[in-house]
Amino acid sequence: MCYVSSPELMELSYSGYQPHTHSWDDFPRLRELLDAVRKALPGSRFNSVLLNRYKGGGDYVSWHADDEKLYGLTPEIASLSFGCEREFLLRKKKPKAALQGQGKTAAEEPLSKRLKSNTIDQHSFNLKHGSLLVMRGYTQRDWLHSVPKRAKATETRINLTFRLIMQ
Ligand SMILES: O=C(O)CCC(=O)C(=O)O
Ligand SMILES: [Fe+2]
Repeated sequence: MCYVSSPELMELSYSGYQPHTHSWDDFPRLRELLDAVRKALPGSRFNSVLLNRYKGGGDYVSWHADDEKLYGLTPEIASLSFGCEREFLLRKKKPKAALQGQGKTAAEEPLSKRLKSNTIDQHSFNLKHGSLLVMRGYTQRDWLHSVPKRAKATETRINLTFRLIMQ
């Protein structure tokens, strides 16, 4: 994992880590990609990129939302993929408030209801070499995403997520 951002953005955190941040000046190719993504998404204001490398099908990212405060309430995240095609899953978060209101945890929900919500509220995307996937609006507040292990994915995949870090 590697983070590139504008020098004034110091207090970065990612899934509980405090990654070392690099300067755009050290990665001209990444800056070119930033420009291309900005052009493709008029109005976007990305100022950082996080790079994830999946060396093979055993490398994965578990269910999470990129909902850290530093990205704001409705973060726009542009995800650019290179190399091995991998599956990207989106799953609706359980409506916590509603469950708590009834004094129930997710595990106590009737199985039929859980199955129903899982089948309806999960989506799968095959992210091919060169694909651009955009998450915006309340995607991080209301949904989780993951890149699961895939035994058949033997080649390396590089994923770049362009993000706006608020100051
Ligand atoms: O590799 C991907 O497609 C997603 C990576 C991701 O979710 C993240 O870096 O937060
Ligand atoms: Fe993510």
